[in-house]
Amino acid sequence: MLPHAADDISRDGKSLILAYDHGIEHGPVDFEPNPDTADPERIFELATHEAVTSLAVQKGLAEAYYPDYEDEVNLLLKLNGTSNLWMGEPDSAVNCTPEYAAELGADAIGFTVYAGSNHEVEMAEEFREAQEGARERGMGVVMWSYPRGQGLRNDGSPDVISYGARLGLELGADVVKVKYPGSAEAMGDAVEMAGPADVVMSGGTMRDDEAFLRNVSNAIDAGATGIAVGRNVFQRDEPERILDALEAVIFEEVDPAEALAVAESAD
Ligand SMILES: O=P(O)(O)OC[C@H]1O[C@](O)(COP(=O)(O)O)[C@@H](O)[C@@H]1O
Repeated sequence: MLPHAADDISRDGKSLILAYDHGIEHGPVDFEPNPDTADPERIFELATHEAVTSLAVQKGLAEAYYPDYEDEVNLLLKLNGTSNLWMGEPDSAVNCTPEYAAELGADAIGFTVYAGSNHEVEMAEEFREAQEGARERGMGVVMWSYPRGQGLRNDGSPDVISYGARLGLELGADVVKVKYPGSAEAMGDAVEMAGPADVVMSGGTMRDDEAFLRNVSNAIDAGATGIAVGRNVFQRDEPERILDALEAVIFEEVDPAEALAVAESAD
């Protein structure tokens, strides 16, 4: 088994990573559906919800806000990231070292690897430094494994997602974050390829609550250990309500329709 340094960012072996690196990856456009969420304080508050097992942010937000939340929130510090203004082959600048992440109080580090990009070799080497630096300091390692680049047009196909999951295991991640491949069966293949590494599903903007929760539930049934979620929570009018429902689906394996009904009645 892996050393599993990611226990600090999970609960009973399951995780709900609240991702909030969108200000760098996509820019202010992601805050438009729910303008309050441009204020990082709103998201740090949201991360105190019981369902959230860690909050993924970049260094600048951790420096400014984490000191007030370190008793209530587990920090997953993203070490690389690139803006949407970058027009080259997929790549991600290393913005923080594991040493500094540990100083900021991180429980785990997050790192994006774009396998298939012309920059894959450098990214894998950068990941090595981050992964080994995290291991030395007892921090968990979460890989955003997003194959994409010049030679890879369909980065969402099940085979490519399974390959991404496998790369997480091979390169030493505790948790591999992959896009949902569209079905429970394909998610099961990705989970199998990741072996002892945890797989969490990530991504997107689905407006239909039940359809979104159904994907999460399918992923859990297929062996995924949780979700890394950003826009599907903070772009909703009532982010707390979908977190209530996610908590039931992920940690109690409640059926999505029932989870939604319970979340609604709690309002
Ligand atoms: O590279 P992409 O596909 O634009 O997505 C990047 C974003 O997706 C995530 O991995 C997950 O966020 P969402 O749940 O909002 O899709 C974020 O951490 C990241 O900012």
